[in-house]
Amino acid sequence: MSAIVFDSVAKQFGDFHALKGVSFTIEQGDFFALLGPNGAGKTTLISALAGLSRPTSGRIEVMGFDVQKNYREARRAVGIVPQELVFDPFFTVRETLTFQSGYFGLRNNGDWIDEILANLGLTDKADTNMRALSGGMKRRVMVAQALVHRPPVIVLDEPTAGVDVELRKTLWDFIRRLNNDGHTIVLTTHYLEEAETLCNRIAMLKKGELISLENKDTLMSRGAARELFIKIQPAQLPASLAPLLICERDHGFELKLADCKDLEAILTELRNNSVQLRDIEVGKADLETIFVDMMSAS
Ligand SMILES: Nc1ncnc2c1ncn2[C@@H]1O[C@H](COP(=O)(O)OP(=O)(O)OP(=O)(O)O)[C@@H](O)[C@H]1O
Repeated sequence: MSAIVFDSVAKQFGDFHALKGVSFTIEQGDFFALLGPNGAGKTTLISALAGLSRPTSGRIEVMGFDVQKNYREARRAVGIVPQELVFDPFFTVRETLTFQSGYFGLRNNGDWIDEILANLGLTDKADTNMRALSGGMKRRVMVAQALVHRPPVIVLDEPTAGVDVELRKTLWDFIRRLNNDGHTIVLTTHYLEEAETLCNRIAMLKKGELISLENKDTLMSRGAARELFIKIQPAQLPASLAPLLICERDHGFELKLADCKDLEAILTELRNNSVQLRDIEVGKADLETIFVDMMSAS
């Protein structure tokens, strides 16, 4: 059984198609990244997954439960950390988490709440009113709230937007541990470095469509995603190599290397133009470069 199934999910707001029939699955145990530029439809997809908004057409399952037909079971199977900070200012952190447990019919959840608080660095804030917390602390509570019912699937919608380095580290250590314990993690983020370090599968959405879904290693090892940096004498790139130019930097040229075999052709081209090579570096592109490439190509 897959952790999540999106089957031809479409969402229209009036005439606007925010999701144009998106289909893919997320497997149990995945640490899954959902990437895409602003407005791609990530939050719309997550709201539909959470049962907070109804797709115009299509079907979503969480741990085998249909989000529409088996709303309660599907809702129990997932913990969602929303992008926005939503909280009642008059409750303390512990009260907030206890009420959330009650919402799922859980009593005597104190030990787990204590463990979550400790893991998110919130223990000494347990009795503080929500309104008195800093933005970063409130965000930690949003994460805690999503975890109170020990959901097998945890969805984090840009959890680290605007939070400090310390929280990111605390948060990721904890989420990694949950993933190692078997929880499925779905993450949307604009910090591609985070997705690159943490996730094993990466989906890219653009204008409501899925344009790529691959294992991270496959995505990262794509030949097209290599870069070559050269310093040459004279410092003039032969015209035949101009189409490969990514940018000029540090008195050298960064070129796109579609395939390692292209390296030979480039060196031959330099030799044929009597250009001397002064320095050379071949690097793997990071996820950010691949992302920008794919977004502009499709
Ligand atoms: N309630 C709504 N009414 C009308 N349009 C909406 C509504 N909700 C979302 N949209 C539109 O749908 C598109 C997708 O929005 P969504 O929030 O899902 O994008 P996103 O990928 O999460 O972007 P971001 O990275 O900025 O969070 C956007 O163009 C947005 O303006």
